[in-house]
Amino acid sequence: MAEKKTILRALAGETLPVPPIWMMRQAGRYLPEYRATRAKAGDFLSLCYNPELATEVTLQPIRRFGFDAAILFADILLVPQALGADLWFVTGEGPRLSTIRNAQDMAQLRDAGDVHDTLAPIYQTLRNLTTALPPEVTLIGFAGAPWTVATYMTAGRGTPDQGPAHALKDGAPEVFDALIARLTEATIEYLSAQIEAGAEVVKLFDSWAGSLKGADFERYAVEPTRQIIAALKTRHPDTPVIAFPREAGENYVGFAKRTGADCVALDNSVAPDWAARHVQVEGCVQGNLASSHMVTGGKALVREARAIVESFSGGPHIFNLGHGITPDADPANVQLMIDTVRGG
Ligand SMILES: Cc1c2[nH]c(c1CCC(=O)O)Cc1[nH]c(c(CCC(=O)O)c1C)Cc1[nH]c(c(CCC(=O)O)c1C)Cc1[nH]c(c(C)c1CCC(=O)O)C2
Repeated sequence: MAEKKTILRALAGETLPVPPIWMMRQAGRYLPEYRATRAKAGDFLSLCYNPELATEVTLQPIRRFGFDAAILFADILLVPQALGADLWFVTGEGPRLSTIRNAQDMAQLRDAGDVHDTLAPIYQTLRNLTTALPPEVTLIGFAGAPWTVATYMTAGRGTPDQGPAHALKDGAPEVFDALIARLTEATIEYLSAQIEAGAEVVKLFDSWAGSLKGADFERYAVEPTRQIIAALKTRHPDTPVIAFPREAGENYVGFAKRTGADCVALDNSVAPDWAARHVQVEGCVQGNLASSHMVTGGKALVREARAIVESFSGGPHIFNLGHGITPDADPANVQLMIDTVRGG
């Protein structure tokens, strides 16, 4: 049998001499070949639901850079759409959705078990990738964590402070809790189906976890993640889970233990040496170079990438950015990051 893939070794707790590397949003607008395929698809959602073209854009950064992992091309907001919400993207602005504000809105949503019809093309993309990817590359599936997806469903768009989600959570907790419960169940369904279609690892994006404090963090970031991971581990005990409670700060400490995650992804607001002492002691970590270095490049990129590798060299580590790469990034800086991590 071929040697186990590097990402899977790190996720199993192995300390590797060179950390495996991939990048959030590695298939994206900073790549000319992505922009060309997206133009062919027409728009972003058509690209997500077209298995042939979604497979193509997932492969593009693997061909160009030889990353150790490929992440499924899709979006966290496909789950609300599969539950019956309207979803569209306004060019240059971002997503728009129909909103959930009360029990009547909740009653319009489909059951969690009914998401698969809408999401079937996503599973087909994963099946395509299981044969299209080079054998050493790990295939990562993903979903949004319930809190983060709920912030978009309550506001109908992205918000700087997640105000509408906090308002519903505090003003009509029974409605908000029902929404979180529905999303938790739907996410279990969705990720199980992704694993059955070929995802070897799954990642939960909780991009707005940082706006939850104290007991709210426990209730809406830790608990849904714990439930999702527990259910996935029952059905698919060998599939590792990466959790990304972005900007959790001090709440990164103990997050893996409390949720059962095999790896915690770190944003770039936490210092690597601090995270090595307080988070990596509990298992694999992923991260955490500021994505701005993909725009600015140069000596600062090299210095910072080396410092991250060095800080995490005593334990299991997957190199990544602290957040998704931005459209204004230069692909040459991505290559410089990879060369620095792999070449010292
Ligand atoms: C909050 C969130 C979303 N989507 C996602 C998150 C969580 C991670 C994060 O915080 O970035 C996650 C996501 N979105 C996308 C992926 C694909 C896999 C990857 O390459 O990482 C993943 C994992 C593709 C995408 N999702 C989106 C794009 C850009 C769409 C385009 O081509 O125009 C891509 C490649 C669009 C998107 N999708 C979303 C927003 C707010 C936007 C608009 C912002 C923007 O335009 O960059 C919702």
